[in-house]
Amino acid sequence: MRIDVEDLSVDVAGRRLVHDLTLRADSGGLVGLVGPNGSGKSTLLRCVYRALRPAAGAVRLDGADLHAMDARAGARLLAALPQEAGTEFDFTVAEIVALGRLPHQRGSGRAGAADTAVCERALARVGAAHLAGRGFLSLSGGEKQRVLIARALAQEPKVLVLDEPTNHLDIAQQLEVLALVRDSRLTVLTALHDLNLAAVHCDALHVIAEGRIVASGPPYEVLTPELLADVFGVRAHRVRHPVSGAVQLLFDRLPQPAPPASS
Ligand SMILES: Nc1ncnc2c1ncn2[C@@H]1O[C@H](COP(=O)(O)OP(=O)(O)OP(=O)(O)O)[C@@H](O)[C@H]1O
Repeated sequence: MRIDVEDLSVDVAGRRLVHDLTLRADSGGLVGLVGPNGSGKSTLLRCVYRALRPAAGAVRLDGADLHAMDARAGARLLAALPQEAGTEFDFTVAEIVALGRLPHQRGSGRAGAADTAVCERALARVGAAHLAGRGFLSLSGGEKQRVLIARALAQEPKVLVLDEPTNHLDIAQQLEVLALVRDSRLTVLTALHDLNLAAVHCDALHVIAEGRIVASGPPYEVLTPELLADVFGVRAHRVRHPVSGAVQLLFDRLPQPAPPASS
């Protein structure tokens, strides 16, 4: 299923945070959003997963306006992993993942054996089957993140919207989660802070600064030293991974202007 974000503007608290932004994620594609802190990535994603309404423009799934769909229909197509997602209540892990089945349940809303099987498979896919009986609040940050990804998978959506899915994960789990997201074959739109992870895993990147896209395209065409200096204020060096041959980015601070000489 294709995602089209068309001329989207988003206002929060009377301030325009996303300006006239257009991007596309093709069916089965993994599209990354990168940009400095506060550039508007989460605001854009919140509008895509319908926590915010557009001030102008639209988000379309295979051409259909997502904000015009009823909540249940939308939730059968799109699952989200918000930043700092969670709950105040100490549900068990199995109960949290079962919430992913709600859009598929009619009538009494009671989960059947088929729903339970979907949830168990989703937990197994993220390597968290052993956590099913644990209280969600007792989990580590990384364990919580995996359970929330399982909830999104249990929703059996066509599209995944992820805001920093590798937050709280150790390096092995970061690679694992991105491989899992890739293997899901869903259309994925994700914000990522780690530019090397983004470059290796995404088909295309959009760089966002001050609520606008400033560069788009295949990762290594986009992440030039000039752009990284301009947008992130860092000096970037491209090196080759000694085993895979993939381009890797190394960073240091841009040379700082010398302080004025004291008299
Ligand atoms: N509810 C709000 N009220 C006021 N300002 C907000 C609100 N939500 C976001 N902002 C501001 O909008 C800007 C964009 O925030 P957003 O969270 O979208 O950025 P981001 O690119 O996701 O940042 P990060 O990489 O730090 O997660 C920031 O300056 C933020 O402080």
